[in-house]
Amino acid sequence: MAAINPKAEMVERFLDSAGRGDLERVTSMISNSNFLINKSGENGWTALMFAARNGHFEVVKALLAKGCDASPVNRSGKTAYDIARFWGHKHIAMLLSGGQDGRPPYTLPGMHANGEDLYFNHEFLDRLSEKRSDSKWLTAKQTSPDTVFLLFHNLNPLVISEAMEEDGRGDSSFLMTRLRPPAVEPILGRPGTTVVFLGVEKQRRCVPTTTLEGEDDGLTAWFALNTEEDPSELLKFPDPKCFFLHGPMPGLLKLSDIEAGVVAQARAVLAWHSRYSFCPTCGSETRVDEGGHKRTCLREGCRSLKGIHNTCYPRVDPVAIMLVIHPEGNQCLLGRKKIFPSGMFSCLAGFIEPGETVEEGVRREVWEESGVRVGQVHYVTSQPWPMPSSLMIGCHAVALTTNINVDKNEIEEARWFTRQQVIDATVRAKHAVFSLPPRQAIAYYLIKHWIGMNANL
Ligand SMILES: NC(=O)C1=CN([C@@H]2O[C@H](COP(=O)(O)OP(=O)(O)OC[C@H]3O[C@@H](n4cnc5c(N)ncnc54)[C@H](OP(=O)(O)O)[C@@H]3O)[C@@H](O)[C@H]2O)C=CC1
Ligand SMILES: [Mg+2]
Ligand SMILES: [Mg+2]
Ligand SMILES: [Mg+2]
Ligand SMILES: [Zn+2]
Repeated sequence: MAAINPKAEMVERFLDSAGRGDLERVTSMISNSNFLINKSGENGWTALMFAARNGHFEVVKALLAKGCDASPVNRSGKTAYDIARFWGHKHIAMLLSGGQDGRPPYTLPGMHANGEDLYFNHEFLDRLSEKRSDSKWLTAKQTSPDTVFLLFHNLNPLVISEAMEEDGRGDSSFLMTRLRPPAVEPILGRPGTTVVFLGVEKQRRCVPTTTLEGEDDGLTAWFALNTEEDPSELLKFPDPKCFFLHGPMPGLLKLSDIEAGVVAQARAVLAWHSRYSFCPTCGSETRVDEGGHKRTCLREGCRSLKGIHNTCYPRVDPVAIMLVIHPEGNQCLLGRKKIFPSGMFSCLAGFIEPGETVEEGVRREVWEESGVRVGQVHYVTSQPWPMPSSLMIGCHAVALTTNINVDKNEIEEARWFTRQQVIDATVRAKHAVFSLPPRQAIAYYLIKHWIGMNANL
């Protein structure tokens, strides 16, 4: 029998108490043996990390109060703060980042995922929907010197290459060109030009001032502008390095993370305008209302003007996207479409059909595309996907059967991959048997979240 080292055993007991959230034991152990506080065990995990991993707010607070160091990293290079964020314990993350020290806000049971950092998910504008019907305010904002216009030509955004930078995976990212009112004036109001009010900046609220023209509320408004004409003939761009980012793929995945969310909103609404120019009910001409968020039929008596008329509003198409987990828990089902880059496998996905729940949509699409039956379905997180206007509803699902029979019309191949193969594709891409979807896709997040469940995070 191996000799027991009493000190190592004490550290183990201490770490275990922190992981279980045993506040009394944690505090009494520190009072008796203060050296324990920053000790780590296997894989470099400290008591603070264990408490953060399992959402034990009071234990984290007590450890910090006793002078525990929050900066160490585990063998995966993660701090207690990273761990708290990854597992969705926002109040602990806030505490560890030196934020508010108060009572923990209520969290829903089982809420661990947090897809807020996903590409396309940043909402850095306040949509201020109550202003959409205030045409006077909208008109004034369109000429206000602070206002920002994002220009699209046939739905391709105008970006600037100056900001090109590597994002760590060898991808370059571009910044949107922010145009001021005088720069877009020549194309406003021309046929084929659509304007959409996106919102106002959440961050920058200037002090309201009174000017000769009247009261200025200090809000910086953002508009999106799509033109079907070639704008380079009508406009002078502020910088010769500006260009239209062609796509949608992979162009739309090359934006800066912070601006991608605004582009998701803008492009989905503009794409709807470009496809729904006439009334879908009677084919008549329409009028653009609500700052570009509604089209109203101009024919008196049209059915679209009575009752609930969703044809008048921009489309959002729900898509279920799911990582299907093997009944034994250690493999997942991934598929590839013909159009994917060679070697890439991703989550199965499909449009939700009318009268269908998300859970049923998941089960039906997995059955149709892979011949696998699915039981439990668990919602993880969502992502707007503006190509043109999908809302990806990300789920984990557990398979009931394992035989694969692919629908060759939709999927070229589907396979079960072991957890180790997936981990290799994440961290040792060169040696992996397949490649993952790009980090910007919710599919990547769902896969990472699954391996994170047992990984050193
Ligand atoms: N962010 C991410 O990680 C991922 C995003 N996606 C996105 O999800 C979306 C759906 O995935 P996909 O696997 O293609 O879906 P499906 O498996 O439902 O198959 C798509 C096909 O279904 C038909 N269809 C049925 N309803 C609709 C609808 N409302 N809109 C368009 N087509 C419909 C179309 O057939 P037909 O063309 O014959 O009319 C289409 O080609 C795509 O936009 C895709 O880009 C997919 C995977 C990953
Ligand atoms: Mg399908
Ligand atoms: Mg599909
Ligand atoms: Mg389908
Ligand atoms: Zn009509």
